[in-house]
This record gives sequence, C-alpha cells and structure tokens, in this order.
Amino acid sequence: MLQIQQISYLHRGNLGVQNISFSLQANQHLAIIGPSGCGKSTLLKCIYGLFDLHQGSIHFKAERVLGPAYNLVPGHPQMKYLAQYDNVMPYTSVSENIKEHLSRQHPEENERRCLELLRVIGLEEFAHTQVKNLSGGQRQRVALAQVLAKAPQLLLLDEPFNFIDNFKKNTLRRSIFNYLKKEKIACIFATHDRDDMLAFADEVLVLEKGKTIAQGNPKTLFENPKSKAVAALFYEVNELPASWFNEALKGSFLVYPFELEWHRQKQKNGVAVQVEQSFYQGTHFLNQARYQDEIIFFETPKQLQTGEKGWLELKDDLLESRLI
Ligand SMILES: Nc1ncnc2c1ncn2[C@@H]1O[C@H](COP(=O)(O)OP(=O)(O)OP(=O)(O)O)[C@@H](O)[C@H]1O
Repeated sequence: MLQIQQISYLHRGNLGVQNISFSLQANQHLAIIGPSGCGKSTLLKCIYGLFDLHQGSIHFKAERVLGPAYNLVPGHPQMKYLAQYDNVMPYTSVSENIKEHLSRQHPEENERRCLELLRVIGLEEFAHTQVKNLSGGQRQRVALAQVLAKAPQLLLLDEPFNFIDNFKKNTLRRSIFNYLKKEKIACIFATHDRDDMLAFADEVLVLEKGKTIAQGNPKTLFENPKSKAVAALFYEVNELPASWFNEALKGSFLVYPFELEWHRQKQKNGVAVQVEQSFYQGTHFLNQARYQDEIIFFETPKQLQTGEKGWLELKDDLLESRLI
C-alpha cells in the first residue's frame, strides 16, 4: 500500500532524513523509533507530503505523494496525519470536535460513529464537555478520534500517547491498536516508548541521525540487537568484553540486566563484582556493580546492599549470539 524509495529530505542543509526505504502492507503497524532529533517527525511529514523531497519517491496506493510545490493540499483522502501538537477546537464539545470530521450527510450514522469513537478513546463521559476544559492527555485523545473518524486506510501518528499518563496509556493504546486491526487500518507511529513498539508494532524502523540503522520485527530486534544503540532503545543494556566470560572470545557482547544471574559463590563462567547501588523498580531491583572499571547493571528479586560481593553469571548460550 505504501512504498518509500530512497527518500532524503534535509532541513535547509541540516539533518533531516537520508536514504530511507521501506514498504508497508495494508493493515500493518510500523513503529519509528530513535533518539530525539533522529528524524521521526520529518519522516512522517515526508510521507504525508508536507515536504518536497530532495531525493527518492513515495507512492501510496500506486499514486505518487507530492510535496507542497506540486500539491497544495497535503496527503491523500485515505491518509490521516496526527502531529505531536493537536489542533482541536477549544470552544466546542468533544462530540462536536469528532463530528466535525464525519460526513455531514448522515446524522444518525454520525451519532453511532461518534459514540463508537468516544468509546475507543475512553471519553464517553466527556462527550458534552468543552475541549478547553480537558487536560492535555484528554485533548490528545480527542485528536486521535478525529483522525480515526473517516476510517483512513493509513494513519500517521507522531508520538500519539506522549501527553497521556501511564495509568490511562495502557488501556488507551490497547483500545486504539485493537480498533485499527479490526478496521484494517495501517499505521506508522513515531514513539519513544518501548511498550508501544514491543506490544503493538508488527515492524520497527530504527533511525539514528536521519538514517535507518535497523529494521525488523520487534521481537527479533529485541532478542538479537545488532548494536548497543538499538538495544538501548528497548531496555537498559550492558556492553561487556566477551573474554570476561570466555577467554577464547574477542570483542564485546550485549546483555540485558535480567539476563545476568547473581550468585554468592562462583558457579561456572562468572565475574566477581561489588554492588554499588540497588534501585527499586516495583517488580525487582536494578543493581549497579563494578568489575575492572566497567559498570554492570543486573536485576535481582531482592535488594542488595552497597559493598556486597558476589558473582555475575551468564545465562546459557547467550554469549555467542550477542557478540558485536
Ligand atoms: N523546520 C525545521 N528547520 C530546521 N531544522 C529542523 C526543522 N525540523 C526539524 N529539524 C531538525 O531535523 C532533525 C530531525 O528532527 P525531527 O523533528 O524529525 O526529529 P524527531 O526524531 O521527531 O525528534 P523528537 O523525538 O524530539 O520529536 C533535528 O536535528 C531537528 O533539529
């Protein structure tokens, strides 16, 4: 449905996006991730036709997407874009804001659709509240309902949950992504949140300084990251010398804190460490320890004391698959 071929766009000669290619199938969900300033928003805006590309092409449903120099109204009727900052109307109600984006010809159908969308965004009880009286996160939910109103075939969302508190976020994103799958709406969303991409993306595109540094399904990227930059987007990660755990190996390897085992005594291939700090994380403790000037993070179910000594062992078979 969408083909992006070697596109580049630079902001007045500065960093933007460079040489990006990928395609998206109908009903597929793609997450764009990467550190702040890596080009996520720029890429979404290119796809929506807000910029004139310096190189490459974008086709949506076999039609070429053109920038403002060739097409004054950006995008395509079946493509919707939600920017980081919403554009909702403050002095009208939530319902009116949604209905503004529905066809005006079928009032009864509009009522039904409006109720359905209010349910998806979890704002039924605010249907008649003026938008100016809503919180930032609630306004963001109204903006989401607006882009869903006409059931686009492709939705472009720029950090759609960034103003929404963690308490509401889990329910809301399950509701939104289930709705998109049910309605067969493809989606590309920029995010910083690993839970968004692990649970809801079919595919992940990792950007760094405007370029693609990894692409794949989230499980594969998480379990076999090819660089520390990729692994660190998912979780805290250690890059450690491989020789610490196997003298025959050169280079370094990546290991997540939950993959290291803490023991009081040496078992097989461990390194001796001393605990420096133990941080409570709700379900476990994240500990910081040191070995040969290198800081290592690892997890334990119970709190460890500063100065405590022990051994960190690697779970079986991990080392060779994580060499970088
Ligand atoms: N209108 C602009 N003019 C000049 N430079 C810009 C413009 N918009 C973005 N940039 C630059 O392009 C780069 C990519 O910006 P972009 O907003 O796409 O990043 P991002 O990954 O979406 O960041 P964030 O996660 O902070 O939203 C940044 O270095 C930014 O400063």
